Amino acid sequence: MSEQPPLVLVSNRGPVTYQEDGSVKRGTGGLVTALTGLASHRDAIWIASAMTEQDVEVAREHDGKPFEVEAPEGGSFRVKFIESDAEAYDRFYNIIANPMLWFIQHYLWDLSNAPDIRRHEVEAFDQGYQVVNQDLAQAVIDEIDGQEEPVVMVHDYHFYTLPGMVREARPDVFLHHFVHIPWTQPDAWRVLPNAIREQIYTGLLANDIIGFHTKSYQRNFLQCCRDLMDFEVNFEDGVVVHDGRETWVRSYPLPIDYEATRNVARRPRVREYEERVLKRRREYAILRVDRADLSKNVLRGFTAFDIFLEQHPEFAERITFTAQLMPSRTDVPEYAEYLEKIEALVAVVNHRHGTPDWMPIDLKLRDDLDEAVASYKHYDVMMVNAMFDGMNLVAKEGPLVNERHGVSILSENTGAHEELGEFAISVNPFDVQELADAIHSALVMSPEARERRARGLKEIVTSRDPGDWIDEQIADIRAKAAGSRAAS
Ligand SMILES: O=P(O)(O)OC[C@H]1O[C@H](O[C@H]2O[C@H](CO)[C@@H](O)[C@H](O)[C@H]2O)[C@H](O)[C@@H](O)[C@@H]1O
Repeated sequence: MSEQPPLVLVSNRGPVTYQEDGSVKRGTGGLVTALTGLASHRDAIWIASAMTEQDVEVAREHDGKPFEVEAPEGGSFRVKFIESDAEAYDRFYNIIANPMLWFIQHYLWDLSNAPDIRRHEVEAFDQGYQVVNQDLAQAVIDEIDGQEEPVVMVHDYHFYTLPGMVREARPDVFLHHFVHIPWTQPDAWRVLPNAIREQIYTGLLANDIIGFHTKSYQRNFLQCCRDLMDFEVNFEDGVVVHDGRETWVRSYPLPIDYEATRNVARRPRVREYEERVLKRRREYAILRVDRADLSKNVLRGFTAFDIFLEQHPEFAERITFTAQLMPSRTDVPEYAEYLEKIEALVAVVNHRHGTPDWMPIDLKLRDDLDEAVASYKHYDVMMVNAMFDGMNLVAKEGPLVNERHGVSILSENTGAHEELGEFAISVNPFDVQELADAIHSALVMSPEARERRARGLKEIVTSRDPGDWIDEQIADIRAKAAGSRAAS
């Protein structure tokens, strides 16, 4: 294997997306943040779905070939946008990936009220999920054509069956798959028809290595392979044997690109936002920044704030809870309804506690990184109360740039908790009284304790960067590839 293997990255969302007015915007969500760091540390080509009509136009302009693009926030990428049939893509994204797989992997599937799995879903898997996986698999196969010992890194739940398709065409490829979301325990997967389950697990086990953010997701995956699929599993070494091949199952917690985030914090536009934040500021500021996703548990966060205001009237008019939420996956009915519920609850809480000069919750429904970073700098309390969350990068970005020794309230069910829990106030995200108490504890914490915790969080966040993350994975790729060569 050469010193710097040419990296082929595959993810559904690319680093940029094109807007109606022709402008380029950074792709939303933690995965893009993660891969942006990765792509800037290694020579890489990023294969992604053309997600908007404008992306499709750009893909056609380039005839499905790679092109260079400058991201507005800096950094340039070699991107290959892949256009899939619109109906197939809709089934892939809006029926299978979100909500089906996303819901299973965040324990959001409501068994008492779950949709029956009927031909509609099975067809969506065969004629949607599989079609898009095949389209991107073909793009990978074309890209690595003629390359010796190519390395392909596939990302996330959108592409569980792609590895099997690439492996069939190129048995010599090294396939590494990183799953950015939780891996749930075996019973959560039992809602899927056996045929779909089998295609997902056998597709994934065409990989050489599968990576997760935490040891507990890694363990859950191994358990699923044994209990659901009856595959041979070595828990101690983290190895699954299937079809005569070994797949290593590992954990690599994702760090943030802390230098890049600090640079964002210095931008003039962030400073402009900061002036507004400071002008509007009351004595205390609570902040949350999330995609408007059911897994983020936004409603319970506001309910807890409601309880807190009820139980601590001394904070009335002295505090604002700013929630910056990016609308997400709005073609999935559950997400559209969720946004409505959020707005309705904010109206109730503001009506119940607000006064003519004070609006307790300031809800901002928009995707603006600069505005979020400006708010990061000045919070006293940051709330990350996700029900379940793969990692949650906000939990790392906030403490990095915060200038007030702000306190983090952190759900014990986020991947970030495995690293940051010691210096945060840990909460059970379902217990709204505990969350209300956590808000109070954070606000009355001594300056010394705030400083100690803030320093601890910053140290952990700056101890590794995406370069280290990718190096850890490349080291395993090399070790496994060397082992396979020696065995053959
Ligand atoms: O592409 P979308 O459908 O708009 O969704 C955005 C992304 O959401 C998820 O992000 C995850 O990745 C983060 C980085 O590893 C992690 O911190 C977070 O906990 C995950 O939820 C999803 O995994 C991505 O594929 C989406 O692009």
